[in-house]
Amino acid sequence: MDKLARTLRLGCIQLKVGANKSENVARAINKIRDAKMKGAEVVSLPECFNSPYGTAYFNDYAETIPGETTNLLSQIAKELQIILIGGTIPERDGDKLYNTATIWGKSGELLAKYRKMHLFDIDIPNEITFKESDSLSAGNDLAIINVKDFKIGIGICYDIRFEELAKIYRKKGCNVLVYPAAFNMKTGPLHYELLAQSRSNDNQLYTALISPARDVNASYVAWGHSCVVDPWAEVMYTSEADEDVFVVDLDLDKVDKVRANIPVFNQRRTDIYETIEKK
Ligand SMILES: NC(=O)CC(=O)C(=O)O
Repeated sequence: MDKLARTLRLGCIQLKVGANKSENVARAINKIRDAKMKGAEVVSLPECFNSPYGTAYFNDYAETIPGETTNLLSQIAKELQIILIGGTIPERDGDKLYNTATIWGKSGELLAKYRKMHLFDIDIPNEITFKESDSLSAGNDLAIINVKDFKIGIGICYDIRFEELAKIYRKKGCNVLVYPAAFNMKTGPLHYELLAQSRSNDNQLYTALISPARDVNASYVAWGHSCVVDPWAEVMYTSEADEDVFVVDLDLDKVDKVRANIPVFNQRRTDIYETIEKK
């Protein structure tokens, strides 16, 4: 067994994002360099890293893929010889807009593209109302990237609330889930880490959530607190609200151990679930 292939350094960038697109992208590139300096092999940016997060902004900031922002992501992945999970950007495809993550390989090639599958439509009166579906369309496809012996499944923010998606990734062999994810000041405090721990615990894998840094003057104030949770559901690292670049070591021995100790995936009563649900 190649032990080196079974460990991976994941770098996460909690990025300050403002109204100026080219400044956001330049800042992201600098932070990707920092993550590489810290030893990261795979680096992830947050949700909506080149644009403020909000339905009022998506159309103005949207780009095709490939386009201005993603060409720079491709270049930096190649220059630094890393795998880059390029957070998300508003993507324009024909007359539709998507909230889209692109993943770049060491030759600057596009490894995968993932469009947010579950749109963030919520209404908590007097607290927060947000309707992504006012301007965005939903994606329908998975994205899995293979790095060394790791299989990384990609979701975006609200997607983490849907355990079905995480379970499909686990069934397809994933041992890491990465969600660029901008929660807010209402849902973040209780749900952010809890959901990361839930998906890790359900599926016995690593879960990473990567947020923009908090900007109290923005129309949507992100919770921050990017985090990585291990397969035992233990929180390995949590950022505070401000900008942060951190690296965590992932180890497949840890995944195997938890899956062997508590083998829930072999103990499911799939023979009866459908029948009892219909009763
Ligand atoms: N912004 C999101 O997509 C999700 C979120 O903030 C939440 O689920 O809460």
